[in-house]
Amino acid sequence: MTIQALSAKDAASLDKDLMDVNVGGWSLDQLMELAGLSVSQAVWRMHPLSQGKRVLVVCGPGNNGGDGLVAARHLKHYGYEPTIYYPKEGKNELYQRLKTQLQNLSVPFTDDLTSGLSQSDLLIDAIFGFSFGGPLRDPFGSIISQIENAKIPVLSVDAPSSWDINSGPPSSGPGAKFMPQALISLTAPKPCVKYYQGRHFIGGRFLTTSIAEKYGLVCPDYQGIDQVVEVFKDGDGEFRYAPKEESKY
Ligand SMILES: NC(=O)C1=CN([C@@H]2O[C@H](COP(=O)(O)OP(=O)(O)OC[C@H]3O[C@@H](n4cnc5c(N)ncnc54)[C@H](OP(=O)(O)O)[C@@H]3O)[C@@H](O)[C@H]2O)[C@@H](O)CC1
Ligand SMILES: [K+]
Repeated sequence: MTIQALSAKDAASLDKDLMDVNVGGWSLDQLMELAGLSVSQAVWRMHPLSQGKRVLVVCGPGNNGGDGLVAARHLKHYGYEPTIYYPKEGKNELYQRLKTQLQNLSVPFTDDLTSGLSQSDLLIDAIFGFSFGGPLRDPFGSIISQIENAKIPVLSVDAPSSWDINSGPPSSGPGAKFMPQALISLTAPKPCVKYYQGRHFIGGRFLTTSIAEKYGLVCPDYQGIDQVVEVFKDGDGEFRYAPKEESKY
């Protein structure tokens, strides 16, 4: 079955529908919890504990960063050793709450990206998601440059940060060479996945048939208790669901 992409505009509109009390009925905290949980499960699949426990979670100022904070908490419970790099903290109280939860678990926050990178086995890119637009503003240009040159694998949340959600990587400057090893698309892939090569998961198990139909999407084929499903690019460059497999959880 072909998987449809969701434009930046439709992703924002779908998000609004999900949180409309009379449509989806969800709160932001609930959606973010499921989004972050699915990010943590994608890590478990692509980078099991045996490949190294140290995970640097780079968080941006919006909800993409919030997904990263939630994922870090779950990873800590799974036995990973997350460290958070959060250069521009979101102002919403929700982010402060997530930060407190991490501090209560003794998850460290660092302001040194260079040493964070050299002391980690995996990086989670939770900097920007579907609301990213325009040229990178400080301090994110240099942060993206460091990440795209990192020697450790990267899992991007919802989109590779710095890529235009609809038109893909910038033609030059920071991000032009950025190709994370793995990507987890939340709800549905964004059009920029056309330019993406690497492992690709879909997560965010909150889509219902009626909302999916409104946006021309198909509900991902999650198995059992899984919060992620892996997809593959076929010969035509289309993403398709992998054949059904035994649940790993
Ligand atoms: N339904 C779903 O699937 C759900 C999805 N969820 C997640 O939410 C994500 C979308 O979150 P979002 O809307 O808060 O925006 P996001 O992408 O984090 O970035 C906004 C921040 O970036 C900044 N910024 C923008 N451009 C910039 C630039 N050029 N240079 C520098 N800064 C720039 C911008 O700054 P501002 O313009 O406000 O100054 C703002 O602070 C989505 O991708 C998914 O991960 C779940 O949590 C919930 C359910
Ligand atoms: K991202």
